[in-house]
Amino acid sequence: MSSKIRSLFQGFRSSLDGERGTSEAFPGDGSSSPATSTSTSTHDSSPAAIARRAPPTPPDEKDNHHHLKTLQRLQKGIPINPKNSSSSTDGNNHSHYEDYENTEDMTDAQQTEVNGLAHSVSHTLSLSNSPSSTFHSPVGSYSSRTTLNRPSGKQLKPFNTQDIKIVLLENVNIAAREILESQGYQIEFHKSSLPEDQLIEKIRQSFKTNRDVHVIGIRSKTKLSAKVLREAKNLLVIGCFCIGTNQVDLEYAAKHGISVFNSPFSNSRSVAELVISEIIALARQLGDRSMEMHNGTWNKISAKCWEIRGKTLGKFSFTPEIISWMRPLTKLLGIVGYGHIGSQLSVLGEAMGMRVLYYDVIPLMALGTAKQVPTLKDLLEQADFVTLHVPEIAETKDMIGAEQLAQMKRGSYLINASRGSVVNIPALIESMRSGHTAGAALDVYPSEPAANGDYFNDTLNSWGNDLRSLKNLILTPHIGGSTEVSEAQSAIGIEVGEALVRYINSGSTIGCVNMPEVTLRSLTLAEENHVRVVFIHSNRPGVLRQVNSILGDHNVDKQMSDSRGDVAYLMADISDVNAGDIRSLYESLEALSCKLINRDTHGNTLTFFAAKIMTRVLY
Ligand SMILES: NC(=O)C1=CN([C@@H]2O[C@H](COP(=O)(O)OP(=O)(O)OC[C@H]3O[C@@H](n4cnc5c(N)ncnc54)[C@H](O)[C@@H]3O)[C@@H](O)[C@H]2O)C=CC1
Ligand SMILES: O=C(O)CCC(=O)C(=O)O
Repeated sequence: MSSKIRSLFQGFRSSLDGERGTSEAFPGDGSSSPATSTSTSTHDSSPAAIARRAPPTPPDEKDNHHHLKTLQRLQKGIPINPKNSSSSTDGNNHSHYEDYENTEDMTDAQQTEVNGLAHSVSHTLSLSNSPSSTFHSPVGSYSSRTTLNRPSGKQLKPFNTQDIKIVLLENVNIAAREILESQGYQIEFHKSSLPEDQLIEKIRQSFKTNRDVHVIGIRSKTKLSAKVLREAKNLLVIGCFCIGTNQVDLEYAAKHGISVFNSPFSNSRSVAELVISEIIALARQLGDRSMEMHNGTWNKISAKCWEIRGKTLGKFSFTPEIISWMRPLTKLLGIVGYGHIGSQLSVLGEAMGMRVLYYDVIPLMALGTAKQVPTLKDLLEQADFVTLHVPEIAETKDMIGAEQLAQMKRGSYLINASRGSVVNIPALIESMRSGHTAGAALDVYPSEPAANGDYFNDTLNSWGNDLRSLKNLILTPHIGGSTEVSEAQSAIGIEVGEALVRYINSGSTIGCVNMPEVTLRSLTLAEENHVRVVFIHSNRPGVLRQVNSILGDHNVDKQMSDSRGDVAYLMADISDVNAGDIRSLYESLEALSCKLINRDTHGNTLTFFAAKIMTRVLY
């Protein structure tokens, strides 16, 4: 971002501050850092500046993003080319706005324009045509953005965190970065993923402070294990800019008050389309023919090449009896996991004349004339193409191994664009070598490189070279969800970016994958001496009574609490809170981590610790 534009941002923000008035910042809880600067931010994070800083924008104020764009446009003539104007000042190996996946030809300014368009279009869309509960659109999704878009809420700021500091890995789309930057958050951007040890080191050194990272944004490759999360002592929230969340230790995160958000269906269509293309490519051995031509060989053959709709009916009209006799000859698509991606695929497959069967662990309404089968074996025995769209969980590990491959029809095809752990690759290699499996397409692998380069060999996975030698095997580098501007990646950037802002600024966990979903309507500007308390705690008897005895010194205007397993999440808006009360409120709630004594129904004394997991007071 050019310095001119940046000063425009700051001018805009201080004009908002002027409207709201400013107040003294409270010192943090020890988790906050001294003034820092990052390669990507010139924000002054001194306590005084923080008191004056950009008011965080709640969901209903998110159009700041657009205001900023408008301001930028008002300044036409100012070159908008962050690529030229940003520079890395801290010697870290990250870059600001460089080399986006699939955007080699596009400048950030161009992306910004198109993303802005996508953003506004997304407000008008309601995309979930759910046939099942898995389609429930989280509030962070397209359809709900409009419902949260209420005007003029009070802009809250956190008491216990200084400037929000964000580490983004894996080339997260510019749309997300714009949303987060427009809040005044500090962003450290990295193009690739990092292995565990380097990630720990990065967290230790981020923002040149000690573990002062409040938000980590990743895609599918970065493993946020308990070991890594333990290092990120001040982490509030994780954004998975993808569908899968298997790369995060969700349970550890929840138990430590770290919320995790993802984008449940922004790239589903992209995956479904890739799979459709692979079905045809496998049926026609396109990969091999293309490879041969690249090597100078003309090899015009039709043996074992098929139309995917099966037998051609030609120009003749047939009686229904004959059509029903021919129906079994139609190619059968077997979908394992009939969620967002699987069901999209069902519609596309049928539109191309395939019959569709699906297997899922829950009964789900069939789209079109697709049919659910009761067991995986039923599906494997009938399908010509088996395609996998299940999450990575313990039950799906090696879901397709030697036994399942043997159950598949001879001459059938396997497609995996879910997670690498779902297919036992050595078994697939055997099945393909024996000719039982006629072809396969793999987009995902048990171990994937952290960055682009010459990494697909035996170093990461022992069978890399074996795979490369197989015929009619399409290998792609986890690109199922990788489509460009205004499609998957920017939609994901907007969706997860907005969910993070909503969580940081207003505490709403709607769309969160590891916490109960809790939200309250915004505080209004008129509610001056109101604060919002977010208290994440152990789901144990007695905790709420303790919390409410603290909140009860004020007027509790509204409150919502819910639990998920061992963790409970409480949000409360309380009034009659003087500026001087905020600190003691915060400290009293924090102190609930101390011994808590309660009595069970038999009058026995119960003692437990660590009721409090995380306290946030937003004011
Ligand atoms: N290759 C790529 O770039 C991408 C890969 N993915 C992967 O695709 C997976 C599926 O994505 P969505 O369709 O959006 O997920 P989803 O959650 O909408 O659907 C998953 C379906 O699998 C079913 N399921 C779970 N366990 C099962 C089992 N043992 N057997 C049969 N069915 C089972 C669920 O009931 C659900 O209906 C994601 O978890 C992710 O890992 C997602 C996006 C991009
Ligand atoms: O491209 C990506 O970032 C990962 C896509 C993916 O696998 C997912 O969304 O789960």
